Amino acid sequence: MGAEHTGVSIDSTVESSAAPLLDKLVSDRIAGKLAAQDPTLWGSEAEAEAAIRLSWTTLYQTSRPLIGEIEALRTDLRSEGIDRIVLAGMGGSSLAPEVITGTENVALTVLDTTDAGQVADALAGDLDRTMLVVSSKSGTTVETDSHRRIFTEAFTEAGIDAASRIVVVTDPGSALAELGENEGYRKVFLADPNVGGRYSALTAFGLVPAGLAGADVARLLDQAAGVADALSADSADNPALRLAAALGSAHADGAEKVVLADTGSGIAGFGDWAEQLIAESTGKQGTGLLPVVVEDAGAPGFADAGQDATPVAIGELLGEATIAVAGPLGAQFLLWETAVAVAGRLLGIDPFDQPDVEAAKKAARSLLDDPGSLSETGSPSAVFGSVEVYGDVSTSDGLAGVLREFLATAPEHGYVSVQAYLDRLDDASAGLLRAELAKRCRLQTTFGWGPRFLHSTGQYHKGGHPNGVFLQLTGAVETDIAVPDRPYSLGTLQRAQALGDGQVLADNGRPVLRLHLTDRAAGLVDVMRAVQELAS
Ligand SMILES: O=P(O)(O)OC[C@H]1O[C@](O)(CO)[C@@H](O)[C@@H]1O
Repeated sequence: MGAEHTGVSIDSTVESSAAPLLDKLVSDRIAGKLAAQDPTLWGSEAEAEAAIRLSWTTLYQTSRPLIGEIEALRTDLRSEGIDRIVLAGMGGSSLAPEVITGTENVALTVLDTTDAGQVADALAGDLDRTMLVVSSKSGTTVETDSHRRIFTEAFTEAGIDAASRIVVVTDPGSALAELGENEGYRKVFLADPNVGGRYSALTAFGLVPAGLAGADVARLLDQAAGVADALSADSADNPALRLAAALGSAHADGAEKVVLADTGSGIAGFGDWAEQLIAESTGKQGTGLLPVVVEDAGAPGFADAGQDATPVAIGELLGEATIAVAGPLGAQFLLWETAVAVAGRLLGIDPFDQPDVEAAKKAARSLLDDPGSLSETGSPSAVFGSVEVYGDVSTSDGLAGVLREFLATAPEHGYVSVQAYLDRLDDASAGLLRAELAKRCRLQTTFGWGPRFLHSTGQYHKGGHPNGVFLQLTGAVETDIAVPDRPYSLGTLQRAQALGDGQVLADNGRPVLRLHLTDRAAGLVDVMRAVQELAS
């Protein structure tokens, strides 16, 4: 049962079924090899990528020199009255700092959206006190580049020297690194290029924005250091091996969904970070682990998890949870990274690539190149109040009938993915749809904000087990924002991303239904009512 490891503990009720896999991981000395950064662990096809992706195992040491740099900059900024940090970054370039600052209750405005309303709200904050952190490993991510352009313009219009208000985090040699130097941005932090985005929590990507916002990032490294020996031990007590073996054996038995609920971990929003790590690392070649982040241990999907799902508690082993992982955030980062890398070996995939993410980006780009294709949406198949329906409709039973028909396309033990290309603050009520829908359709149901999820679960949707159905929500844009020196606005980009991903999903044979809210607030009420009409 439970075993304590310098601050982390794993409790499990499925030890016996995971035992054969755990024994094999121990006898194959996988933990020691991973700690030695052996790139051969995932087979010959993955070796070249793995050879440049394993530096995360020692970040608790190698990131130490960053701490002083971050603290010095934070002190300077505070002395200049700059204490509001806005972070522009997608996926691995913002999920960790959001969890770190949320856990410490430190304010950080995260921009991982193309919603014009949400960006307008961030722009409406006090620019005099604002520093924008532009984080992008590749330096080319369109959302992040758009935010940089929009904020540069806003600073300039407010009479503020924009270059002095931008800090960059990127990989050495990226176009953003060069731009940062050429434009004279306040500081350019170069991250370790041998760490992929979703493993970068303890690199400059996680530490710089969180530290500038005021989080104690040295403590995170201490927490990770505290668990490092336990994670590299070729022992049946190794918590990462135990977690990997439990998830791997559950997957082999048909439970490819991992339902994550917080049960008093003291960490804010850990599931959102773990979601990218699990989905983007494993969801490929028609296999993988689908993370389903739920509200709490009593939520539908967790409390009533079926044979296709493993309910995992972050915190205490409560309710229906079969595994519980407890420990401080820095330790949990390293534990989950290790466990997912090992699970990748058990699943026979390369946990360090994301082969299907590019398809959605490409589809969005070609829609942007042909703006006509975006304005001609065609007529909706049906309209109910403030909701336009785009997709196959043959029922005359109202919006509830449309949803019923759509949900019937899901296979047994499939899943429903709700994808809201909306404002995750002002349209937050959309998030309530997950539990309401899950309760009624009795399928595992995920919820993601677009385009944020495209850099997270988006990989699994296209590359993982092909049993998902996809409900897109898009909304009217009241006041759009032009992206300076680009032929598109945020509204156009958001639309291109929704339609582009929808197209790729459909091309992959996945059922897609899009509900467009012509009035967002009223439309969300209409959709919720229709969901509640579905028999439970
Ligand atoms: O840091 P970047 O290069 O902007 O990428 C952001 C995110 O986009 C992805 O590449 C997926 O699109 C993630 O893996 C990554 O975390």
